[in-house]
Amino acid sequence: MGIDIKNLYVNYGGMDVIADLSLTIPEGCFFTLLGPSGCGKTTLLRTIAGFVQAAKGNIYFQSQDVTRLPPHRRNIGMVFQDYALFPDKTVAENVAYGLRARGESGEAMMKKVRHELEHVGLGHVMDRHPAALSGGQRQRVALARAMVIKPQVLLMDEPLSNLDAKLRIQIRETISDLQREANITTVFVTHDQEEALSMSDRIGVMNKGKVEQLGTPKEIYATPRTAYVADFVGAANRINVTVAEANADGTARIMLGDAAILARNTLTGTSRDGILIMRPEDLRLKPRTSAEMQGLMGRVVKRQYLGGKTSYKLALPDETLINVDSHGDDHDGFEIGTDVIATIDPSKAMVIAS
Ligand SMILES: Nc1ncnc2c1ncn2[C@@H]1O[C@H](COP(=O)(O)OP(=O)(O)OP(=O)(O)O)[C@@H](O)[C@H]1O
Repeated sequence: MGIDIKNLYVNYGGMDVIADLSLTIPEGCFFTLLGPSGCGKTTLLRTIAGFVQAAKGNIYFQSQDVTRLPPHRRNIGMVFQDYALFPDKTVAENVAYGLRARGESGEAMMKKVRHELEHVGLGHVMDRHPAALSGGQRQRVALARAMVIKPQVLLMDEPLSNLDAKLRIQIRETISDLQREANITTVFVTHDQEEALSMSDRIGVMNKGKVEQLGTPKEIYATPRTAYVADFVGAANRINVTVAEANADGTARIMLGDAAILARNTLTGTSRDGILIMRPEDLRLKPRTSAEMQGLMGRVVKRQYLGGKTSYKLALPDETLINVDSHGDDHDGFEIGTDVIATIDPSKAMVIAS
C-alpha cells in the first residue's frame, strides 16, 4: 500500500508547521523522514497516522483518501519512542490489544499473539508486565503489537532513541528484518543520519516543514543538493568559492589561493559562485614536499587518533579550517604543525549553489 501526500498543510495556532508538502512513498518502501529537532517530521508522521488534522491537502493510502479518517480506521501500526505500552497489562495482553479491538478473542487470537512475540524473540516473556522488561524488550513488544494486526502501513517515531548504542543496532536489525519480510510500507522518523542511511530504501531530508531532498541513502549522501543536506547527512567541509573555469565535462576548476582543485559542478546557467563540498573521509593527505599545486595546501593544527582512523584539522593559507579523516596504514602519521597537501578525487568534491 503506497502513500501519496498531496499539497499538505498542517498548522498549530495559525502557524504552518508543514507547508505545501507533496510526497509519494511507494508500496513496500522503508521511508525515513530525517531532520533536526523542530523540522516537522513528527507532525508529518502524526498527520499520516491521523492524530493530527491536516489544514489543507490530502493523504492517500493507495487510492483511498484517508485525510479525514480517524487513526483507528486507517489500519496503521504505530511504534513510539517511549514504547507506550499499557503498564497494567501483560506482554501478551499488550500485543492482543489491537486484535481485541477488532473483535477477536480466544485461542485463535492468542495463537497470533504468540506467533508475533516469538517472531521478535519474546515468546518466553508473554506473562510478564512491561516493568519487568528491558528497554529493548519493551520496544520489541511494541513492534509485535504494531505488526500483529497486519497493518497496511507501519509508522515509527524515533523508536530507537531511548536505547543504548548496542541495543539500537540490534533493534535496527529486527525492524529491518520484520519490515522486509512483511514488505510493509514504513515511515520511520529519526534525527540520526546513521540510522537513516543504514535502514532506508528512501530518505526525505526535512527542513522547516518541507522535504528538502528525496533520494536513496547513497544519493542523499553522495550528491546532496544543498549545503543543509550535505551538512546534516554526514560531516562536510563547506567553502564558499568562485568557479574559475566551468568545463564541458561537468567539472569546475577552483582556485584556492595558488592551488587549483577540480570538482563536480552542479551550478546552472551563468552562475559562478557556490559552495565547495568535501567530505572529510574523501580527502587524502600527502606531505608537502614537491611543488605540486593540485590540492589544498594546509597545515595540521589538530589531530585526534580514533583507532581505525585519525581526524585532522587543517588550516588553509587564509585560515579556513577543514576536517580530514585519514584511514589506512599510518593514518596518524602527520604531526601537528606539518605542512600537507589534501587532495580529492574530482568525482567526490562538488560545487553546489549557495
Ligand atoms: N502540539 C503542538 N502545538 C504547537 N506547536 C507544536 C505542537 N507540536 C509541535 N509543535 C511545533 O511544530 C514544530 C515541528 O514540531 P515536530 O515535533 O513535528 O518536529 P520534529 O522534527 O519531529 O522535532 P522533534 O524531533 O523535536 O520532535 C516545532 O516548532 C514545534 O515546536
